[in-house]
Amino acid sequence: MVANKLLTLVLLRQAPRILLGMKKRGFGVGRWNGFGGKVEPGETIKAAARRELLEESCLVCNDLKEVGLLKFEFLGNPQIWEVHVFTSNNFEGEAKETEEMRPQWFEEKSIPFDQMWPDDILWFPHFLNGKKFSGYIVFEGMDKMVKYDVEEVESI
Ligand SMILES: Cc1cc(-c2ccco2)c2oc(N)nc2c1
Repeated sequence: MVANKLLTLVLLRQAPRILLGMKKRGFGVGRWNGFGGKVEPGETIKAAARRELLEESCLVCNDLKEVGLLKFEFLGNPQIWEVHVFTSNNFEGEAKETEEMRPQWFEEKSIPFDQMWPDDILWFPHFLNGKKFSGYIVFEGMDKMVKYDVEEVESI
């Protein structure tokens, strides 16, 4: 029984806009996404989210709130990926391009779902409405969802 792989995802908002980054290399390359990555040993999940945001966008946020928990299974791989989703509208600095990400502010009504992870269309409506959400998604490869269940929850 392998431990779940812990990942973070930070989506900053400045209504009516949301900050996304175009992933320039590695996992998820070519897709717009929030900022995030792996949780290092000895690091809390929230500290990892703050660190990855800074590394990938040069923004500092000391006010991250966890709003979502998404668990992913990939057919043929026993390890579950656990993505902890955070948000804030209170951060410092200007988003800057890094080696990992090219940041861009999007109007909420113009989110580029066709260039994002397929699961995003399932949980963004809850996220944009300020609700907490939880989901379980099974992928076959990186593009096809073969099973999914996403719901609003009272607490994560
Ligand atoms: C399988 C998977 C992973 C991630 C991820 C990687 C790092 C942080 O999150 C996703 O992000 C989104 N939006 N869908 C995702 C699916």
